[in-house]
Amino acid sequence: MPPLEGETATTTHHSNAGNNGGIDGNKSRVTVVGSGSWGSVAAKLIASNILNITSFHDELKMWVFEETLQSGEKLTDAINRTNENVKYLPGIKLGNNVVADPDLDNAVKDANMLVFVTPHQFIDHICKSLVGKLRSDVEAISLIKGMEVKIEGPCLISTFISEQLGINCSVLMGANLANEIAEEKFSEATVGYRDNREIAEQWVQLFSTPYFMVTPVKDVEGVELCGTLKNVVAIAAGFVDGLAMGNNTKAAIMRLGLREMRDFSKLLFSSVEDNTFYESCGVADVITTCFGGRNRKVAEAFAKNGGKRSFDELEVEILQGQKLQGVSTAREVYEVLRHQGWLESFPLFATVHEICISHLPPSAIVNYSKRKPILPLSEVSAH
Ligand SMILES: NC(=O)C1=CN([C@@H]2O[C@H](COP(=O)(O)OP(=O)(O)OC[C@H]3O[C@@H](n4cnc5c(N)ncnc54)[C@H](O)[C@@H]3O)[C@@H](O)[C@H]2O)C=CC1
Ligand SMILES: O=C(CO)COP(=O)(O)O
Repeated sequence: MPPLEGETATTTHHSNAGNNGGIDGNKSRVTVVGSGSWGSVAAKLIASNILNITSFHDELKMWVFEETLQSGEKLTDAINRTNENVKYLPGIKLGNNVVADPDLDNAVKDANMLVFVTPHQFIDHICKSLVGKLRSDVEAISLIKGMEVKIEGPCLISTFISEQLGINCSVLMGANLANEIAEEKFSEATVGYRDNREIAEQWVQLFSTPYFMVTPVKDVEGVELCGTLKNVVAIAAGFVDGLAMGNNTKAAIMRLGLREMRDFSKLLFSSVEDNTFYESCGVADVITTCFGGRNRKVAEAFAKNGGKRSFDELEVEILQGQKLQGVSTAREVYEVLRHQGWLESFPLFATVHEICISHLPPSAIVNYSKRKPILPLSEVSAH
């Protein structure tokens, strides 16, 4: 991929990392692909750790989707000049060993540990442009909360990355509002892995700090589906808030949502463990996102406006460049439910999507009378 504008800015960083060439030749190198609010926090967490792990090179590269700020400066230049992501995480120092790079190929070419953390709608394009460009020994982790729906069915983002790039991909999910972790307020997260515990431990070591406690769980699908599906529940919680329905209603919506998250996950993957829903990626993420997340906030505005202003419009106005995942995930989940004949068994998920596309009013979030009650999981079977 040709360098994007602003690439030369990477030469102005303050890091001493990378100056010891041959000595560090065999050391592991980390690149964070993505530089939104969570991507920037991920870079900060890992950057602080690699300085203390001798097997890792000091420098961390962070790929930036280049844009021009209102001041006329390129975002990459601003990050490397100030050591802050002035647009997506202002006021937080990332660490002097973080180097922003707008050239994706250059950012990943030496890395053997890749952290994917972009809004999920961009991962297809990113993966396609990375084919054949990575080291052969790359391990990846996805922090992306979302899913792809292909003709043959739903595809988790970690699976998509693995299949497109031929690499192993773990996941990290949890109750992780980026701005709170940026301020070093204590929280937990869950690393989901498939088979290789050693790799999972390496990711745990890279992310863990005294204020960020990471637990490995051998249930990659369960962990990732928790992170993905809770965004749909957060949209429902936002509707409840927008209509001032109160705490009991919100608690009911969160409980129903958690149950649908579990049932949907287990129908898609019989290997998914019930215990995963008690980890940070499960119930804790439902709680934090339904109270403090962006999906909740924009859905609240949507309901307050009686559904008359679109989510796209509200997202731009309220989030100022940050991206919502819940509305597109609700649509993707709906496609799966319809295709599998499961719509009636997941009334909350189905209703959220129908409200988002204005087929139902926001008040329908508590009106399931037109749908059958939720069936026990044992009575729902794949077609
Ligand atoms: N922000 C948070 O508190 C958390 C976010 N996540 C997840 O992390 C993932 C990344 O989200 P954030 O870091 O919050 O991003 P963000 O929503 O803060 O920022 C949007 C990002 O998208 C980039 N972008 C815009 N157009 C693009 C394009 N065409 N191609 C590639 N990138 C483009 C922007 O440069 C920016 O980096 C999402 O899946 C989100 O669900 C997970 C946990 C917490
Ligand atoms: O995933 C998140 C917290 O864990 C962030 O949620 P929002 O995207 O709704 O802000």
